Amino acid sequence: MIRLQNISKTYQTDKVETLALKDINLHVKKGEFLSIMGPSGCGKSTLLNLIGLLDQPGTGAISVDGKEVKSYRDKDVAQLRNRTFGFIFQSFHLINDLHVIDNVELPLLYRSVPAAERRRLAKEALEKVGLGARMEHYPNQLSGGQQQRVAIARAMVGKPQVLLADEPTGNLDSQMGAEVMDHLVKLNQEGTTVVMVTHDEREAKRGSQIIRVFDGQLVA
Ligand SMILES: Nc1ncnc2c1ncn2[C@@H]1O[C@H](COP(=O)(O)OP(=O)(O)OP(=O)(O)O)[C@@H](O)[C@H]1O
Repeated sequence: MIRLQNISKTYQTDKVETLALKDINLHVKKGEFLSIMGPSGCGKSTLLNLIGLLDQPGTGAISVDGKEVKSYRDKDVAQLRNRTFGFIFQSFHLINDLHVIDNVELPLLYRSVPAAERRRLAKEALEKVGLGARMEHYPNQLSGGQQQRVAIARAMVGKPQVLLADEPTGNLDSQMGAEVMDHLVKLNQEGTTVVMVTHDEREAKRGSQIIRVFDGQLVA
């Protein structure tokens, strides 16, 4: 469903040019759980950001469901991104001044979903990750694992086809990390495509396919 063809990406700063990805070809298939591994700085996050249309490649083409992303207007790319992807990050990225339930409702605000419907969907998403009783808490009143489960609920509330996770257990101890992994596996079994960056071989093996990046290139 998402195809990257001959993708390269260079970051240009004042003094240095970094070739972060070189000639990447990758097909993310519907329903799979793809784990991306590789050493620090090899280009994993860059790759995930390109898959999720958060960034544009220098050269090459990205297509979603057979249609090349370059042919969309900026506004339509944003809509395609919001409709297709949910994101979770190592450091949760929750807003600490907002209640848990309001954090989860946020993606629906951008889609102009009416208030009552937003609340219903956010409640349902929180119940699914076992946090129905924590809706009126603030994120910093929860454990790290619970905060990441809130982030999963927020990523899933708009029912995206693909969940992109950048080291989702990187800030968690092993037990909390295992709980978060269980949720990702369950979502995948229910039909969500998952693409996850991880440093942990055991976690990577819970997916259906592992790809390895080295120096900006796919090696396996
Ligand atoms: N915004 C940026 N500007 C300049 N260089 C960047 C930028 N983002 C990433 N890079 C460089 O691109 C290369 C790939 O970075 P990336 O974050 O994709 O690696 P990574 O494999 O995810 O690393 P880590 O495992 O440490 O998070 C690195 O050399 C990094 O320094």
